[in-house]
Amino acid sequence: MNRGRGNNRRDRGGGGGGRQHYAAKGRSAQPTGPWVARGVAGAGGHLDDASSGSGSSEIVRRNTETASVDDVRKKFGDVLLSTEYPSEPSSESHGSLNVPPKDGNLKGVQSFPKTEPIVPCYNNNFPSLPTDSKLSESGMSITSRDQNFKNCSPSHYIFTSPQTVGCQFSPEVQSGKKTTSDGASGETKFGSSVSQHDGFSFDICEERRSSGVKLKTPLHKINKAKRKEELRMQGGNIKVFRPGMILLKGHLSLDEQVKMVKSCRDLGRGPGGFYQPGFRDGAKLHLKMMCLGKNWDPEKSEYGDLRPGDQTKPPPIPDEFQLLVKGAIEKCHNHLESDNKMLKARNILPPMTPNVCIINFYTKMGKLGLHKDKDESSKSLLDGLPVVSFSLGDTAEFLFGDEGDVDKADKVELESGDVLIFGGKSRHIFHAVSNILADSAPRYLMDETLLKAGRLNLTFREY
Ligand SMILES: O=C(O)CCC(=O)C(=O)O
Ligand SMILES: [Fe+2]
Repeated sequence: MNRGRGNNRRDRGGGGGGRQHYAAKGRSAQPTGPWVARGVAGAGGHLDDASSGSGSSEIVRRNTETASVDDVRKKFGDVLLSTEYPSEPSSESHGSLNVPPKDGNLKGVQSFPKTEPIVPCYNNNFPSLPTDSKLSESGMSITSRDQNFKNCSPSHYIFTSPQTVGCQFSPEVQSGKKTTSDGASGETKFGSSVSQHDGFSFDICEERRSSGVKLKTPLHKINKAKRKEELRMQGGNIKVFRPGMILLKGHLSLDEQVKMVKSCRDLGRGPGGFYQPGFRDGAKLHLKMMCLGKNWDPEKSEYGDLRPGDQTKPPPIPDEFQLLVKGAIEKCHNHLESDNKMLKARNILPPMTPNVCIINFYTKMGKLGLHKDKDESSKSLLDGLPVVSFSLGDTAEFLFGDEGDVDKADKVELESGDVLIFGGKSRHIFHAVSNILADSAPRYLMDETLLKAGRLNLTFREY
């Protein structure tokens, strides 16, 4: 863990491409509210340890007076509201993400924490959401990658060790036998000469419930969670931060969150599933990542059809995810139209059909340095096609601004179920995850999914 590295700058893609990351210059922990606080520092540049089918009728039922306290407790218990979060940022910060590369070699050390034996293929079904997606096939089609990659430059946030190129597996994994156990420290490394076989990815959920004593959720927390859900059902809170940057607060119901986590878990344990990238300088990234639709290669800051380390093809984006993205964008458009009839909502926030999704899993020590998302096609970037970001699990402190300086960034808390969209004029904002607030995930979500402590983030884009 690197602390207080200050001004190191990580360039995830200097020049035309890449996500550029900038280190924190310090820290001023003054969260002033759940949404935005001005001038927050401490976006440590490292990553560490890391539909519309609403399910709402069930919630209506659960919200009625006749619902038993236990029912309500199960669903809404211990959903912490933003005011209840521990607001002190972690003492860990400014770390390895910002370590500049020591040499020009892009070397891949990507490792898998060892997991329990798992299902050897990904499940792309999203069982409980509507499956009648009307989304066109073309939305899933992938543009040829060549013409736009010329703008991409070498990488930024995932730097790896000089000793290896690509990915490396343990002998057991290479031999196809297994690599399991010790989720905490155990890891499996990629090697360029081997390919990933089914079933050895990181599991974002616990295999089984812990046998510890479960504390009852206090009533005031249940009530707050209920109020939050009621607000969501009335249309939720919509916050426009700047043209094209919109936060749909509490957009996803708890049931939708559960389904999304379960889908990510299934996808993440299969081929192309979660893995742990590394730094070029040998430091380890404590973030688990996987892609859908197309692979984003953090070493080269470019998209491709296969993951270079193990030649796996990312699973397709499930229809149900597509519907969720569509629904979120539509909600923004409706809001913008009602807000300002004179301006065309679609000009402010261009519509987008994702063919790429990057899924990050952060543990409570996770961070993501200040960067811009710049690896999508020139057309996509030029048109300002939005990034649609879903947050699940623990709350994140998210920084954003016009400059690569965390001291000048604004901060917003992204809670489980929030959807943040930045497109149009806001497509090129700097952004970062400066902190993960431990134990802030809804209890119901954790109980239903056994999600490991931490935060799951899905960013959808159209390449
Ligand atoms: O985790 C987040 O909220 C942001 C993720 C992000 O910026 C990225 O993956 O490029
Ligand atoms: Fe990003």
